[in-house]
Amino acid sequence: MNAVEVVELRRVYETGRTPPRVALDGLSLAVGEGEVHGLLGPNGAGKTTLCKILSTVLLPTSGSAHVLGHDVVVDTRAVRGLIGIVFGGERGLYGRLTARQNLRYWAALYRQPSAVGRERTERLLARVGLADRADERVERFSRGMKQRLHLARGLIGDPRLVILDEPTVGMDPVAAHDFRKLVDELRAEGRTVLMTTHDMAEAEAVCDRVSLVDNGKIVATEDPRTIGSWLGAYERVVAKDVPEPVVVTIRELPGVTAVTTVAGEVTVETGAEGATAGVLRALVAAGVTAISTGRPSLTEVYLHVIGDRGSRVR
Ligand SMILES: Nc1ncnc2c1ncn2[C@@H]1O[C@H](COP(=O)(O)OP(=O)(O)OP(=O)(O)O)[C@@H](O)[C@H]1O
Repeated sequence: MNAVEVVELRRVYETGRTPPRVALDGLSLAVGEGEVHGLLGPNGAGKTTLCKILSTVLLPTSGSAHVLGHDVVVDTRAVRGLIGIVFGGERGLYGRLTARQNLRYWAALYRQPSAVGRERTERLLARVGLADRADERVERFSRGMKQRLHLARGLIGDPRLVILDEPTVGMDPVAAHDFRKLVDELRAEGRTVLMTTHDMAEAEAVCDRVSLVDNGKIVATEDPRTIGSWLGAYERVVAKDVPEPVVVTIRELPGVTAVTTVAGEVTVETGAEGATAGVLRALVAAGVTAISTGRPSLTEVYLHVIGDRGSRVR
């Protein structure tokens, strides 16, 4: 039995004023028990919508979704008892309560006997590094501290499936590093983790498999190192004062995926190993000196990868 089994899931938002928006367009996904699975995709790809449906807070328009064999629409109660959800941001925490009080409150909502709730609260406070701030009001917490408390809250019910939506947004690098350790611990405990992220390095560090999501569909599910190597192949060269014949030559070089000129500045995108070196050689040979190189943003790279794989690109 898979921890998550999603078949042809579709979700359309009817807003009334604007045309209906298709957030999930026949998405299918299987996540094995004990797997740490990443969902990577550009803004608006449908990741949060999927997490909400699996968390039973949003109904699908059609298709099916099961968590550990339970239908998220029919067996809502069973599903809620099996999952822990961590959505980023401020929602779901009570600012006037302390960190400890927040966790105790959530433990009570999960109907845990008070001794169990107390014990789990202390363990989780230590686990997310908030033990020494446990009696401070949450409204005084930094964003990263709130995020860590969110994580603890998501684990208070001892979930078998942990759903994390952008769990490290707002965390400093030390906290993000601790988060990776925490995910490893969750895996060692046999829990399943489904997490959305914009951070490929994070996905490579913690995920067993990563699904690339675009336009409400899964474009590819792979080992994160494979996706990392696709993404790492893309580079960008920006140069000024490039003579037009050189632009034409560069356009024809192997591995060059796009050349655009805006206000006298030429941007060359490359997508194959060694391609950037070829572009740089051509520029230097033509006497161009104002050159910089870098990586396109992750979102732009997704679109390249997704485009290369023959999917629709917005
Ligand atoms: N409540 C809503 N009403 C109308 N449209 C919505 C609503 N929620 C999401 N959408 C739309 O559905 C699509 C998918 O959104 P979703 O939040 O699931 O994407 P996402 O992949 O999580 O993006 P992000 O990385 O920006 O969080 C987007 O086009 C979004 O504008």
